[in-house]
Amino acid sequence: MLHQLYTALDLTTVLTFLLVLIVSYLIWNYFFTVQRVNIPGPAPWPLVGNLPHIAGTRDVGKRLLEFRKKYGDMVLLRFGPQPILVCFGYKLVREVLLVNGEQTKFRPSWMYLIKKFFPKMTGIFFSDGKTWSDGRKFTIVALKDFGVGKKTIDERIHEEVQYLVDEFSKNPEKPVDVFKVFPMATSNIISNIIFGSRFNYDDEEFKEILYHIYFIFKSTTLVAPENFFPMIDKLKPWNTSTQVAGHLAAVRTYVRSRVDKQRDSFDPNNIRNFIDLYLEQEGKPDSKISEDFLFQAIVDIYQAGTDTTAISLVWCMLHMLKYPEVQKKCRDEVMKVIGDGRFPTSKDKISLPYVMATIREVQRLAAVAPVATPHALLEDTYIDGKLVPKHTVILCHLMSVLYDPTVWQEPEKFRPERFLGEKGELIKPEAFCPFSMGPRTCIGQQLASNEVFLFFTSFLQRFNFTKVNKDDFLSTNGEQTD
Ligand code: HEM
Repeated sequence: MLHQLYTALDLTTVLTFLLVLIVSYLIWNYFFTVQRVNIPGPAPWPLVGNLPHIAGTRDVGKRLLEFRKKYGDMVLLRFGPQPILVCFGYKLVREVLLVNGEQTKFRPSWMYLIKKFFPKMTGIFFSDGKTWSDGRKFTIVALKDFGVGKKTIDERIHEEVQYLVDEFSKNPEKPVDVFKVFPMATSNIISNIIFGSRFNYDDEEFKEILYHIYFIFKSTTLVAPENFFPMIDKLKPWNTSTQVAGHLAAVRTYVRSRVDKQRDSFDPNNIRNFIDLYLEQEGKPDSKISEDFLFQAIVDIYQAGTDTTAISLVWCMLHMLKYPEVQKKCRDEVMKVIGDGRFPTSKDKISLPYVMATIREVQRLAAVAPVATPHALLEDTYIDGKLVPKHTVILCHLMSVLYDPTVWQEPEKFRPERFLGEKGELIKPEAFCPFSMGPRTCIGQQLASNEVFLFFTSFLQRFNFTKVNKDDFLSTNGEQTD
């Protein structure tokens, strides 16, 4: 009997069966998802969908804008069999992230690489449900002043500002590579919050940890073909998931060693840092966070909080070089309100509306995160009157909101005054969303905004920024990096 079955299942039969299965799936998929969704987009290729339209594109944000020109504010793409809805402009992005926030607050956790790298689905970025909401609340509290010990966030930032100012002052004639030192400074603020101490800029262990985290971050991109064709990962001799597993293991070992070291000196009456907050709950039956959460949250916070903030600072410097009259106005305000006898504090923000308006205008134009982290639908949902099926991934194009001409007059122009009201007071239009909107909005918004403010104003107190050659043309045409 068994022998007869084996004979019947020869290679041709198996292949034919597989072929029929694939074709049936494609037909089913086409009629039940592509057809029933009435949203325009470039025609998908068989099997690979629109991946060839994106493959090799360095700046995905800009590529997506080209689709918008052709198809409008809602564009449907397919990466392999996965439908991807791209949304543009203030009105639509608001509807997706704010009005339908409860439906769109999920992450595409079924994606192959996400499942593979983070099987426990913990941390903040890629978790959902209770793990996400508990973890998010815990981390938001931890990032606030009272959450992490006696040193205030301002003091932790001041410490780093001082190191950076010293670095700048060491050799005034020598150029400083801000793309190197700014990320060191911003990741040190994260280190200070998490471990209670900073690293020297040339500390090899520190550089190594940052590299591991960078590697994990760059591998979790949605457009990786492995997400849609997991076979690729299995067939590649040096597959991404094995490499990422190595980097994750290295970070885990490091974090564990720091936790163990800190356990000996832990005092519940003196919470010093993020790790102490974890130790305070460790082993308790009502503890809301696990060791897995701690580890993943640390990776998330370093990933999310280092380059974003550092690049925002680079953009501030660039605009000050390009617009010396704005630099002068900012410095005059800083000198009038704070002078040069003390460090600025985050409480000074309220008294420095022009400086704050300038920072906001830089953040609007820089659009450091041009597209929000992918969101996902767990149920069929109507968006702009159109049915979007469950399990669609949603990409919200934040840059298109920050440059939306229906909100911002002459959006390409650098004009800090647009963030000032009639009486010179600071204003924040809802469309100002470099940190996204809705339930998944960035949890580091306050920290990042304090960091940029304190670095920026401290630099203005001490330095005058000028171009080396006054005729140099400084381009503000950003390009997406890793
Ligand atoms: C200028 C600096 C920053 C910018 C422009 C920025 C922007 C963003 C954006 C656009 C998102 C995606 C929101 C969404 O999915 O809709 C996000 C998420 C997130 N950011 Fe930031 N961010 C910055 C700094 C930081 C800092 C300093 C931290 C940590 C201390 C941080 C932690 C996070 C986390 C954990 C998430 C995930 C939130 C969640 O999934 O619930 N970010 N950020």
